[in-house]
Amino acid sequence: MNLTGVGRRYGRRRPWVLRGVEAQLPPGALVRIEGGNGGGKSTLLRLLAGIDTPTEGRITGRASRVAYVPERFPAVLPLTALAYLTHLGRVHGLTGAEAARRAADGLERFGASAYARTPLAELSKGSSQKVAVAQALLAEPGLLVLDEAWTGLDAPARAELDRAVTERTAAGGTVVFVDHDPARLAGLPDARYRLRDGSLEAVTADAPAVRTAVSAVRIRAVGPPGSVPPQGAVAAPGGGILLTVGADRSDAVLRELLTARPPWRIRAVEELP
Ligand SMILES: Nc1ncnc2c1ncn2[C@@H]1O[C@H](COP(=O)(O)OP(=O)(O)OP(=O)(O)O)[C@@H](O)[C@H]1O
Repeated sequence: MNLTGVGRRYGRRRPWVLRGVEAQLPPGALVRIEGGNGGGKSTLLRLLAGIDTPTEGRITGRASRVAYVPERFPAVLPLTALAYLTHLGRVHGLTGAEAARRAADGLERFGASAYARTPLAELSKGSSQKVAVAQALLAEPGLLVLDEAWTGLDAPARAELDRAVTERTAAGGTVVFVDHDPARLAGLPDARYRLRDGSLEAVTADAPAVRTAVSAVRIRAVGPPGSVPPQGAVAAPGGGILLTVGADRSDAVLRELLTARPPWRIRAVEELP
């Protein structure tokens, strides 16, 4: 997906929120967008998702299946959570039975089965956010756009969303996200961009030139109770494990830890020369 000279302003006399934005977001990439309050992060995510259009410039190569989770899910339809997700599954071309099965699975995955028969309008913020996330994953999107999507989720649902992100990128999808927590998805290899004065700058700490100098990666992680530490792990001072792996294997090892059920928590990832 490519952004070329993308600009957006909300009215001809209004200031530019974004201007001259250039970016290439390859398949399988995890992309973090940072920036100050009101800097245009949500605006950029809406443009990426295709629910808003640039005032100037263009966005090309967007995946055919796109899913978007806003910070606040506008649950206005007169449907229950299950009926809503089943309906969306059918919109995506699933049979009724398959759509109902995936809808129920999605609710269960995020710990919201108890609310399957609750009308959307009666769901709490956290529960409706679970429905929003479940709907985004229904169609196995090639582009997943998450705007503070973790906000309001409980800890198990947040971990499940981390896992879903890992699965999406592993399947070749692009995931673009904004989150106020700098530790969100820490440890996963990502491309970071920062919005400053309306333009998008790559954050260079992750630039390939730096990465090629890394020969090994030390991972500090804490496993769920009763979990078996990966081979080669040693006890970390203060709890958890330390595991040093070759740089070429680090992505796979991190993915394995994050997608374990229940998942490991990644506390730190240190690149070793
Ligand atoms: N639909 C809209 N109509 C008019 N102005 C808008 C609209 N959406 C956003 N803006 C303005 O564009 C600017 C950027 O807003 P945006 O929500 O994209 O920033 P943000 O970086 O996501 O902010 P925050 O961190 O506070 O969520 C703000 O000045 C905001 O008031």
